[in-house]
Amino acid sequence: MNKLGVLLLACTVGLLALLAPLSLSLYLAQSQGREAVMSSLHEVANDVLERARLQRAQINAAISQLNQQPPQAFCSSQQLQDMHRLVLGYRHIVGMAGMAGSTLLCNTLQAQTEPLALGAFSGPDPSGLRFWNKVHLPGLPDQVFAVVARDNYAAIIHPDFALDLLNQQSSVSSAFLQTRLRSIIGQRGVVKEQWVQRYSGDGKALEFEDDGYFVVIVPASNSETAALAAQSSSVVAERVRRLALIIAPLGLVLGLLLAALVAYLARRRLSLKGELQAALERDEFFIEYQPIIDLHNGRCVGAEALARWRTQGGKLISPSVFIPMAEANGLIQRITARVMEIVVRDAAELLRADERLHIAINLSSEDLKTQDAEQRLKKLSEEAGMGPRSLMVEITERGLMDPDKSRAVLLAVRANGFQVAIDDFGTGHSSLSYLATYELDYLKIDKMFVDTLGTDAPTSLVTMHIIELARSLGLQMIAEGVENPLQRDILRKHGVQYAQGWLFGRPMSIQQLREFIDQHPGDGTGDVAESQAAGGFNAG
Ligand SMILES: Nc1nc2c(ncn2[C@@H]2O[C@@H]3COP(=O)(O)O[C@H]4[C@@H](O)[C@H](n5cnc6c(=O)[nH]c(N)nc65)O[C@@H]4COP(=O)(O)O[C@H]3[C@H]2O)c(=O)[nH]1
Repeated sequence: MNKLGVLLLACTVGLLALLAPLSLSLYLAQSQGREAVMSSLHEVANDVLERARLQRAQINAAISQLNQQPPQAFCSSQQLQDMHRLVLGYRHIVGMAGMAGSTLLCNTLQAQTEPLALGAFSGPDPSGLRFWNKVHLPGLPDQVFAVVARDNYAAIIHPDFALDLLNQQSSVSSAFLQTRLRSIIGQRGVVKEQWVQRYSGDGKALEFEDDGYFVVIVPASNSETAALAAQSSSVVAERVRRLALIIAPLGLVLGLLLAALVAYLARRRLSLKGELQAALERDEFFIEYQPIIDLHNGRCVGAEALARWRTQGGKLISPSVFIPMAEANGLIQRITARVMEIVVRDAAELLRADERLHIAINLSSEDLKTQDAEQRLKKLSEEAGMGPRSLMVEITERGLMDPDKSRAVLLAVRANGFQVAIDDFGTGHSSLSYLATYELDYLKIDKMFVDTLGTDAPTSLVTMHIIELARSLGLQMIAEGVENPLQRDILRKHGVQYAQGWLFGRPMSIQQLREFIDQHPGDGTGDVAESQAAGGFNAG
């Protein structure tokens, strides 16, 4: 990705990081606010129903008591006195009355001189109660009552009793409804007719938003009544606003932090690429060579060239870091070219002197997309007067991702007489079938598999399969990362020809390699003196 691309990406990610937490938290605040309001409205409606249920239970009990009293003159002063005493025992009843159908004949709240026709009633409910709302008793003009009758008696109650909830917030309206008639029996606060009309009477609770209010209607289970509770949605809006005031700065800080992180990473990425470019220009790369040993006679047959980068400040950067970076930034071909030049400069004399020696150079996937690397290798080796067998190329499975191009390049490499090894085999996704379609000379057994030798790890069997596979394809084998004599012995026993690893020698300078080669001419016994090569990148 180029500089502009990285900057644009950083800005976009930064902006997203800024907006995402903010909008998400606002959305959550909104939906949680709505849920919280609806649930508190359900609570209010259920409280109303509970109070109404209690009140009806008291009315039924009071009327039953009157029915059970010994016969006496109806509406006599004795009976009114008895009724009065009864009222004192029921907190939710303000008075009792004697009835004849829909006519109130006497009551305990006043000395009634004439019968009072109450008119049409609602009910009866399942317990036989009939209801009259908004009843005015003569002599008590300022008060409105509800009358609830059964048989020849009635209780006089405050219609709003069920609505007088303890701890009710003033912003919550409530109403007690007659569902069949869709009428309001009593109400507190704003209750709109249209809300009552929306209730279908199907016995299910209903919640909705209307005209700037959240509304909940909950029916009573055993009567034709329901409770309604409502609250202005501005309360939720206020809650969301307050939450937003807390969350917005947090989202802003989080977003800025994320944006700063993105900017930092982008800058680093840009600067690492720049540094890599400058390193090529300043010639900060050098090579270390890791000896490769013939397992049957201990002779050093050559080495693998491993690139090293020492920065201007003297810091050594691992190829595991800068090779992928170079691959990602289109610089790997320049690095490969540089490695080839250094190898030829370092080792031409050595290789010319002993044609049995070879140096292996790693190619990356980009190097297999064009003929450049192959041409350069040919030109450099010819100019240096080296035989082609002095150089070998190592390719990884990843390098073969574009099979048509890589196959053509590798054919050309081999046609020039260079040898080809497949590296890191078994660590990718390739299979036996694809391996057979390439012309190869060596298979390098990855350290990952060598590590399992002599252990109980199930993958040690895989190592044996890889050895079998190489043998069946007629490939020679080089085991990587051999660290102990047991691994060496097992490999040798299974016919692996070559090995490299810390057991024999760590990556070293060309001078050290020359000495190493002199010290390992091969004595025919196959026993290799374990070496602790001084220095080297991996020497620690
Ligand atoms: N623990 C342990 N490690 C051992 C042992 N023997 C060898 N090694 C390390 O294993 C790596 C072997 O190289 P590789 O598989 O080609 O893996 C190489 C290769 O894929 C890549 N690389 C190095 N130089 C070049 C280059 O010039 N071009 C390209 N394209 N890739 C390179 O970087 C990778 C890492 O290289 P290094 O860090 O030098 O690490 C090297 C080597 O130092 C051992 O006994 N024990």
